[in-house]
Amino acid sequence: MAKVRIYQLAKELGMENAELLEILNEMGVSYKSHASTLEDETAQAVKEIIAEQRGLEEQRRREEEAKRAEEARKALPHRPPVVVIMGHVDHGKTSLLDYLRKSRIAEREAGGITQHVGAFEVKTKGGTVVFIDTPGHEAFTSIRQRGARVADIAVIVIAADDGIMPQTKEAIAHAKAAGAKIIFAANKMDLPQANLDKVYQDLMREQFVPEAYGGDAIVVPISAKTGQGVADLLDMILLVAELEDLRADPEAEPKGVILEARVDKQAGVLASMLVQEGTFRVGDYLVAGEVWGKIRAMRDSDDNQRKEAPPGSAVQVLGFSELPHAGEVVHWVPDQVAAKEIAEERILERKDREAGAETGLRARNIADLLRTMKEAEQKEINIILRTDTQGSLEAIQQILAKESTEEVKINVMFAAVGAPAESDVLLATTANAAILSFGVNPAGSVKKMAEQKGVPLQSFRIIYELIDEVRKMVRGQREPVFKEEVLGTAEVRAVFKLSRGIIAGCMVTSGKIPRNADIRVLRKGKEIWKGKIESLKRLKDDVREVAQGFECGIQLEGFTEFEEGDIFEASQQVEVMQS
Ligand SMILES: Nc1nc2c(ncn2[C@@H]2O[C@H](COP(=O)(O)OP(=O)(O)OP(=O)(O)O)[C@@H](O)[C@H]2O)c(=O)[nH]1
Repeated sequence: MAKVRIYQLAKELGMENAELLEILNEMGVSYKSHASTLEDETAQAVKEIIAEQRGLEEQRRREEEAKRAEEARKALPHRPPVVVIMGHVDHGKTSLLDYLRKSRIAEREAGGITQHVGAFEVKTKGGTVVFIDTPGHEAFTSIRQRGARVADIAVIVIAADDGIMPQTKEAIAHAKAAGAKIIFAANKMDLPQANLDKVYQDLMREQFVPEAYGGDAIVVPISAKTGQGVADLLDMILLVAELEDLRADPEAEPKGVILEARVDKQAGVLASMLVQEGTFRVGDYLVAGEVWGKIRAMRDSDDNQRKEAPPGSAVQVLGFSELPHAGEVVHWVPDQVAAKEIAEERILERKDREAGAETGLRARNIADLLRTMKEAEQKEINIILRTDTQGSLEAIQQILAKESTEEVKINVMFAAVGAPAESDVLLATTANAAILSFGVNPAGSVKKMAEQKGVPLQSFRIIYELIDEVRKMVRGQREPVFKEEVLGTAEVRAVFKLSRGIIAGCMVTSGKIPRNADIRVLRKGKEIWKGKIESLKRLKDDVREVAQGFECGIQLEGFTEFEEGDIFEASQQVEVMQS
């Protein structure tokens, strides 16, 4: 290796000569001037010292930044916690919501009208709590799916005369997947057959150790009928919220989420929105997914007209151009031009995506899931397990428990008897999970939903095969197998030499030529080149694909020696589904 002079090394390291000379002095290296040469080992040692110094500086800088960000956050005002109520059928979700709603009506003057705005506030001495007005995980997960995190806390209602039931477990899995804190409400405590101990024991079986047993799972005994314990539940919610230190900036650029939306014959589109950051004001422009709007009026759950909606408020917004989807994130935009532009852009993007999906992409399978996991460096394989009997469920869980390795953990996030359901697909979507079923088959509608949402769903009839599939997932050994699929052909009818390059004027003679396809150039039946398309144009426009019977201009990436009569064959690699 050539020896390096001091000034050369300084330049290479991006520092002043004087700085480098100082480091050399500290190292006790002798030199005459900055033009002196250094031994290889010395140069290497200098590089290491500098790298270390810079690494430390970078680390210090990051720590400073994190500290500043945390300080800035601490300076913001608190916001109320947002709570969703979940649980098994008939365990009392609706009754609890009704009780909470009523208690707040009672607090106000008699005869007050309430307005359904998707969420309502309960004010206590300890603070305000916002409750999502629809029970159950469907509403909750469909909101989550669009990327918005809505609920900070999930209250999971368990009827104390019944204990933990399948949907209770499902609710737990959903709440965990969404990263919400969980509080259990043991309901129906007014009934003589209520058995709090059974609830505790059921929870232990689900790996939740109640505080009463020395653990940290919060369980509040309540009665949604008499109201007993509901105040304690509110206190607990506020306590958990305090620990979570929930804050939001009322001055930030406003952001919210659509809770629900409907069309009113007279008023037009009415959308319920939960404000998460900043303050929305009447007259503001906003975009929710592909829909834009201008806030003409806002109303809260007490039926008050509101000019402003700060973080934590739920309001009904009048002024959307069309119906926004529940769960869509709402962004503030400065004016109508921007609002329309963003909404239109999103529509185009979606159409492109849909068209892209049509050009030969298939349902995601486990190999895709593994790739996503690898990219995300996810070290846990999330599985939803569905089986025909309790016996097989337990057997499979026991075997799976032994299949986790140090690097990859198998996390059975939800396991139940019965066919995979739509709610499983929703859960799998939020948690990037695969659904594996044994001895039960999902309904067609569930399969279709899984395909649409890109959730891998596989059914097995032999336990060993299911386990084997999981083992392959753990080892990441499931290498995908690809085969080539021909999509179409085009014949070169003319060759144009233009300023932007040499273009083949083609006629698509079969199938279609998509812009992103692989191209093989055939001359007299023999392949003379293989590669990608540089540009695909119809008339003057860039297009995504050209169908049979149409002319187009094709420019290839790095190949210009095509001639009239050559055939361009378009193909793509498709993954072969392995059973
Ligand atoms: N005794 C008693 N009954 C209750 C209590 N809470 C709910 N119930 C009753 O339990 C039944 C189911 O209550 P809901 O509130 O409809 O239960 P849910 O969980 O919303 O049910 P779904 O909406 O069907 O999932 C109703 O008959 C309620 O009156 C309670 O604390 N005590």
